Amino acid sequence: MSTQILDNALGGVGHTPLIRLDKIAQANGLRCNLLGKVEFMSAGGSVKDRIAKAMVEAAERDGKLIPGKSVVIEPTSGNTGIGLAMACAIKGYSVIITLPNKMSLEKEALLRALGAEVVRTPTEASWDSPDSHIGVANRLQREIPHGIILDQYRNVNNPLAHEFTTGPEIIEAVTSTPSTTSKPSSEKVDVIIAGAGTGGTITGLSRAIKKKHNPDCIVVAIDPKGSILAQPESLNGVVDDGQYVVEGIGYDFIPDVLDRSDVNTWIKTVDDESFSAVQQLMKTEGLLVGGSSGSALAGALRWLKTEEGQVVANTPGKNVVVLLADGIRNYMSKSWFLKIAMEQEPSPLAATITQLLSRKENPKETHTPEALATIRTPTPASH
Ligand SMILES: Cc1ncc(COP(=O)(O)O)c(C=O)c1O
Repeated sequence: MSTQILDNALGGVGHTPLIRLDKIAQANGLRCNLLGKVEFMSAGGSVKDRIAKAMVEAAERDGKLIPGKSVVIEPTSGNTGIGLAMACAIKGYSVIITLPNKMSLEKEALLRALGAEVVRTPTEASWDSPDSHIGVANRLQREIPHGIILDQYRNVNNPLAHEFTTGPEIIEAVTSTPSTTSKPSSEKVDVIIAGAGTGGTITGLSRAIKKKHNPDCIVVAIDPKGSILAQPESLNGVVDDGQYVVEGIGYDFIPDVLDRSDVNTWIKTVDDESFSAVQQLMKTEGLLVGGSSGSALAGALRWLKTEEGQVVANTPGKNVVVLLADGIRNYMSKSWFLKIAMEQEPSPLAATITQLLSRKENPKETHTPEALATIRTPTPASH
């Protein structure tokens, strides 16, 4: 986060904090440092702001965008669209976002508020169908004059944005925080864990860390059950209907920007564990994260409990970084969030409140002018 005057909101993209998840680590009996890279603090609210900015700026450098004329068209699960719509609002390009039906109303509303057109597409359409979000974007691009697809699935600036911003920020935070007796640190990124959608984040992070910082870093990618990104293939199992509620991670094809040779281990996650991890992040760490952040944490905790995780990562001083990709404000109307928020176990405090408020109030006691005066005029402190 900058303390200087920024030219526009794009200056607020990235530069997100790395925050200790000590309470979650303690509750799970971990001895390593569990750290969250909190991406909802980026200007557009997610990790995908970074690639949107990078792809637009690269296209401008290549002379591919003309202000007032170009129409940026992009198939996305929403967050790349929000980043693009933000950049294009600032720079003066029109935007059309094709968005599968399952993605939240909040994302559509934000896109529209930023001035984008939104076209919903059937979630169940396979990626290569003309009706999928990718198929519809291609059809629109062929017909619309000055239409351009920046294409996060193939654009090298997607992984590059993470190799040159997200990764270095994590390395900087870990190496500039010294080891102390109470908080020992290897001063290295020992493990990085992130969900995979296009795969740009995990690929770029892996390259930044392994090439320039710690070649022995273990890279763990998270893939929801129902998606086919994980390796070995046997992990993906038989895909029944392939549906999962969590947004932004998992696909039915392997995007070009996902380099699976950069990943050491894949963990498959299911919706329920993702959403209870979101609840844990909110209630114990005060972090207002979205569903895929829950998947990343749930996968991280599961991997840390494996034999490999115990041996290579769960020792004092090891730094295990979990990427928390977006925030809960994208999902406030989703039933899984309303369940977390509104259907909590009744707390002792709730019982006290009910008991207090059910007592018959004596209006004389509380509303006489004398009683009000004693409330408004505090007696001077005796010490
Ligand atoms: C909420 C969320 N989490 C995770 C991801 C995955 O990021 P990547 O596409 O870089 O793999 C995305 C991508 O859109 C996302 O929106």
